[in-house]
Amino acid sequence: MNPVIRTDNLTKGFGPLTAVDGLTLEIGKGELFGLVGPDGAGKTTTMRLLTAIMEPSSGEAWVAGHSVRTEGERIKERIGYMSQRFGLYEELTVMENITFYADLYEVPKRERPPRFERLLGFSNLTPFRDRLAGKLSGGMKQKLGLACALIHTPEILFLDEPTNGVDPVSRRDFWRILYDLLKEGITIFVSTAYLDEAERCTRVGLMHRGRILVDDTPARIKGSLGFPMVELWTGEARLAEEIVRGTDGVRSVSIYGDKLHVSLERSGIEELVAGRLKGEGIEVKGHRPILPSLEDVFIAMVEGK
Ligand SMILES: Nc1ncnc2c1ncn2[C@@H]1O[C@H](COP(=O)(O)OP(=O)(O)OP(=O)(O)O)[C@@H](O)[C@H]1O
Repeated sequence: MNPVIRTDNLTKGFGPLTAVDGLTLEIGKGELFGLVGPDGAGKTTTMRLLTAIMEPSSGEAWVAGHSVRTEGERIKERIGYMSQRFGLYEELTVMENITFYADLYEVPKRERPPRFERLLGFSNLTPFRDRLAGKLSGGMKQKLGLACALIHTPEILFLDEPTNGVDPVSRRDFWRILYDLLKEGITIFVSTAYLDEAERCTRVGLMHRGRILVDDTPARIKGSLGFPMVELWTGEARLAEEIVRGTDGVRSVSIYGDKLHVSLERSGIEELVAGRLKGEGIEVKGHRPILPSLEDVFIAMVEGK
């Protein structure tokens, strides 16, 4: 692999809290890497370290071959960064926002018309070019943010929870755009709290309390659980969850509607679990072995430790 992002024991502490804890990672050109974890896991801090906005407490990272400690300006020329509160000017139109970022990045005037057309086209914003950014929907704002982050044709794109709070249809559109960018050879580093989005990445790092618990393709992560998983449906999922959680041989439990996903120490225990629920007067409508989702693996890793 030819890594375009490399970190070596990258660490950032805030007083007694270690927000990013000894991160060692290599990301190759053309990967779509998803940093996944709950709020507070350390995703934003990782992004800030990699985009050379924040200094590490210890360790080092290189982005496009440049050190985040000593060559921050060189890095900023080669990357696009869309932070969670990306600076769009609500009182400016779509076109004016794009022009603002073109000025900021000193995009030569003669290169602008074709580049603007392309960015507006792929983000489906052409019909809205004269609309005030403040009047766009949440999904459209995120696409405009993306277009602005791409104005200087960066090689690596950092996106911090870009679809947070965006409706499912717009999220899907946004991911389509990311795949188009990937085809053009851009490397994408995206953070998300949505596990279904993580499934769309070529590689995923599951982050918890500043550490990456596992880093692999979604398929391999799902295959790595090493413990059987069963789905169990009952009339009273909430109550059942508490009982199942306290049962011997159960590693982790999570609720999906009226179903429970249960990770077990070994197969066969599901009968005991179902029996215990019945003993507590809870109807068990059925159970079956399932392949775990990324979410199941993440929960099993965090709770099973
Ligand atoms: N500037 C700061 N000063 C002190 N603590 C901080 C600072 N920035 C982040 N933290 C803390 O570091 C931890 C990791 O935060 P971070 O924002 O990186 O997580 P995250 O995974 O991006 O979550 P979120 O989606 O909520 O931003 C949190 O406990 C947070 O409170």
